[in-house]
Amino acid sequence: MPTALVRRPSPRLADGLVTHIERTPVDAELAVRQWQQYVDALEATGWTTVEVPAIDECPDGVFIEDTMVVYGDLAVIARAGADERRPEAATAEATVAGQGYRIAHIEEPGTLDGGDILKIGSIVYAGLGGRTNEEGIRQLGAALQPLGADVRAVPVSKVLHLKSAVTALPDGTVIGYEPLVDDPTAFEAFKAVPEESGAHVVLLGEGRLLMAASAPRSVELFKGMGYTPVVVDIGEFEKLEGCVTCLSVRLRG
Ligand SMILES: NC(=O)NCCC[C@H](N)C(=O)O
Repeated sequence: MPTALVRRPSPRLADGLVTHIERTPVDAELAVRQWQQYVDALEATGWTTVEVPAIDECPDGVFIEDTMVVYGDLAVIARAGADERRPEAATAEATVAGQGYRIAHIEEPGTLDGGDILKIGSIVYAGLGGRTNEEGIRQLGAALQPLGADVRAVPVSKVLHLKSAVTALPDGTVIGYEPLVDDPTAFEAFKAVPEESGAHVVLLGEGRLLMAASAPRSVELFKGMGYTPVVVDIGEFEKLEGCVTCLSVRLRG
């Protein structure tokens, strides 16, 4: 049974970092309800969720995906590109170790956020941008290369993370909203979607795609391709540049 790590939002969520968009007020209570619906959607599609202990002093702690990169039986614990987010990693590390994963670390001066890492089979795209630096990508490559991964750096300058710009469909096609993708030719296959958040899918298995309610035209596009979107409203997290991918770490076993 696949497992997803999640972390409950902090009551201080509204103080989370905002970099590429304008800050708008966040309703922390609505966010908790949206988070619960996100967790329910994972569980309804056969995922077991495991909660990483809450870290209320870190407003962005709910964006758990950024704390690590999981590949095979190895969890590479990230060193956040934003200083404020560094304390988030320790409890995430303990939880993933408790799930039986081996542990490696990105070390200073490397920085890396899990949101910058897009895995497609053995190809691992790493976004080089505001949060992840060359040394972080080099260390990730060294950690994953023995497992057969091919880590490739790609530029990210228009959005927070690589996976804010692109994710991939089950067949490996990279999807993105073109105005926000630095270099669509960096990917072996690329398909444009009509909305920014339409570029964000979590592969739930059996052709199901977890997607944000803010991307109705992309939902229709993927339905027309034979996929089954599972739609959740994550509007309060989108105000902090979060997306469906960053609210969980998927452990596919
Ligand atoms: N992987 C992700 O897309 N994470 C979103 C992180 C948002 C948070 N406000 C941040 O700026 O770090």
